[in-house]
Amino acid sequence: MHRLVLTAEDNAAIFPMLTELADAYDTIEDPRLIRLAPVLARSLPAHLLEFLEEFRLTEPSALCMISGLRVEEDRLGPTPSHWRDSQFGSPAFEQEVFFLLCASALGDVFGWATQQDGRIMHDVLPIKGHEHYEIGSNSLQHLSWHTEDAFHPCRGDYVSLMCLKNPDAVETTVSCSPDLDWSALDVDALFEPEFTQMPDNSHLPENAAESTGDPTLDRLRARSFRLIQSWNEHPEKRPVLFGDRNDPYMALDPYHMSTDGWPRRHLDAFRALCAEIEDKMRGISLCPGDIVFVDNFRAVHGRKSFTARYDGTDRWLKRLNITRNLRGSRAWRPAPDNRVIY
Ligand SMILES: NC(=[NH2+])NCCC[C@H](N)C(=O)O
Ligand SMILES: O=C(O)CCC(=O)C(=O)O
Ligand SMILES: [Fe+2]
Repeated sequence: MHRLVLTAEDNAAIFPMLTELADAYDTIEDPRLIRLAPVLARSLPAHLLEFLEEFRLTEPSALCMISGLRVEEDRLGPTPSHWRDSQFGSPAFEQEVFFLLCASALGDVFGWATQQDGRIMHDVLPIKGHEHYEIGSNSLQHLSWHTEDAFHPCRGDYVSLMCLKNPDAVETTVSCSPDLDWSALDVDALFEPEFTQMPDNSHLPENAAESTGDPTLDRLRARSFRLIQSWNEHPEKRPVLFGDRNDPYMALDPYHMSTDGWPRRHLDAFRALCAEIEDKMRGISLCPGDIVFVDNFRAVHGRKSFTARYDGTDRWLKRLNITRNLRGSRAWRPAPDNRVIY
């Protein structure tokens, strides 16, 4: 793992800027703050920027972890019971700003109209009623491993998590392409467009607000939900591997794949890949102040099961999706500087 531990001096150097920004804005979702983030990121300590750039460019590992960011746990207050409205009056605004700046050094942060009401910074926390449902807010059921937003051509290059609370040390699970024994797998078959991927539940209308409050955005979002539905009904055939055949990139979410109609060779190749991924799966328990950038091309991830408490002391992470090619999704966004994919 590519890892950096922030020292007390690093924290002392960073926090004045974080505090100033947290005072100047009301929410991390303010488009002015998000737009300025890549510029503000240039004021982060040089060794941190070099560390992130090395991860981005040379791919030394599929995981990049920054630890040691100061989190005053007694000042966080209760874990929200839902992600809705958690962006206002955040007790972790300074940490959110740091997370946003680091993410903006790796690429452009973006959101989905169909997920968490189009917000850029998501919450990952257990939600009552979701215990046995396949979604990030489940708990008694483990979250099956996946490429983040595997179904979508505009999925992020990185999915990143910042831990605020994890009292039961619940493990995030990861399996990384550099750890897999590719020589034993039918890589050529996995590069062929013979596999079908469906959208995951977090993009369904049943997990969204009735309205965004803006009729134009509602129309765009409705079109987006229709597209998701059509992909559910008629998934397109595509490869699960791409890039370099000697060091492949991956895109798969087996929980949302139906193997109906796949050729025998491709089905066998897929099953062997899944078995190898599972064989190399490991757990990472995030601590408050840990930030992990998961290379969404080179690692799949999930989460172990746990018992939610629903008393304000639950596990609580923040999540950002990052792309290195915002223009790649231009057809899906209403304006060049709009970061929400419809
Ligand atoms: N196997 C899966 N893809 N499960 C759903 C993944 C979690 C989803 N990204 C969410 O925000 O809730
Ligand atoms: O809770 C975790 O550690 C991972 C969450 C996740 O993968 C997701 O919400 O998509
Ligand atoms: Fe995920």
